[in-house]
Amino acid sequence: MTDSSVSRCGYVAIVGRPNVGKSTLLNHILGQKLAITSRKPQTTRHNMLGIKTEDNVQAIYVDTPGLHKHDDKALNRYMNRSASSALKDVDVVVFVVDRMRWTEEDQMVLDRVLHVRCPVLLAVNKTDRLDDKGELIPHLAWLQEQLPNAEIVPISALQQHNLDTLEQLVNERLPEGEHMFPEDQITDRSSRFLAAELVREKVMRQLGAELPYQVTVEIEEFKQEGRLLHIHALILVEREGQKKIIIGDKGERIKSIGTAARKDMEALFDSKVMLNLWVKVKGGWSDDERALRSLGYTDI
Ligand SMILES: Nc1nc2c(ncn2[C@@H]2O[C@H](COP(=O)(O)OP(=O)(O)OP(=O)(O)O)[C@@H](O)[C@H]2O)c(=O)[nH]1
Repeated sequence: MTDSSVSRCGYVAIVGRPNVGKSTLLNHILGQKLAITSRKPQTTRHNMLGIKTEDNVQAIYVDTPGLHKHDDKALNRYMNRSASSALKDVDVVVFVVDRMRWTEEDQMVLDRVLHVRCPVLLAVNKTDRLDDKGELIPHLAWLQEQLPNAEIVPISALQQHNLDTLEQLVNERLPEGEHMFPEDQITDRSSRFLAAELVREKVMRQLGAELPYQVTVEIEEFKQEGRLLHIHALILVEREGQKKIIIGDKGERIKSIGTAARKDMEALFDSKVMLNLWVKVKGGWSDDERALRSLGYTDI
């Protein structure tokens, strides 16, 4: 048990290859949808802090883009750098893997995690998908051999299974110290950023199979007027064909993306939202370092 009379505070990196469930895990730990998720790998592009303060413990989680092996494009290089830098200067690492599946990209993450000095927890996720839990046991033993110093915790982020145990283990490993953020702050990101990410999530979820992942979103207006929050968002794509896909037949697709994003925004901002979406072609942005910087991919 964590000694509740001692104040603890520290950074926790959530790392793993794309699509293992890092953002789902963060959202369930925080009890609030903050990080976007989708079935399409590489949904998360930026490091984002999710802050959880409970009693005397403040855990500052860093959700990272999944590390992946192709870094041929500027955007991919940016994502790999963000994920790697999160491993430096944290107090605990939560390495998320997908139950029985072990890939070359997991190996890449493992190679980095083996070099960290802080405690590592290995969260074996999606255990709800196992028909026979017994089949996991030899795999857990194999994982333990790969990371002898890590504590292994089987979880289901989606079904919220064993997350209390994981949190407890994280909290016990945080250093003693004063809290760095006010108790009611849950992220370091602005409301504009979160709004843009919600629109991007809906595009990825509704069109994941049809679109390459070169879609980004800019918020042009974010203004509270009385009880109504006005948000204008611009969806940037690489090609004319992608614009057509997003708009859809008679504008049906963009309408459905807008409805889904608005609902999540209303829950997150606790306000009625008027959302306007526009789609614009801006060729080559995902492989242009200057364009990436202008779109807020800062540490390039
Ligand atoms: N069955 C099951 N699915 C899960 C679980 N956790 C996450 N998922 C699903 O796995 C997919 C990927 O989840 P994300 O949370 O976006 O994964 P991520 O690791 O953040 O992905 P990147 O952004 O690509 O790095 C989504 O469809 C989730 O619903 C789980 O415990 N069980």
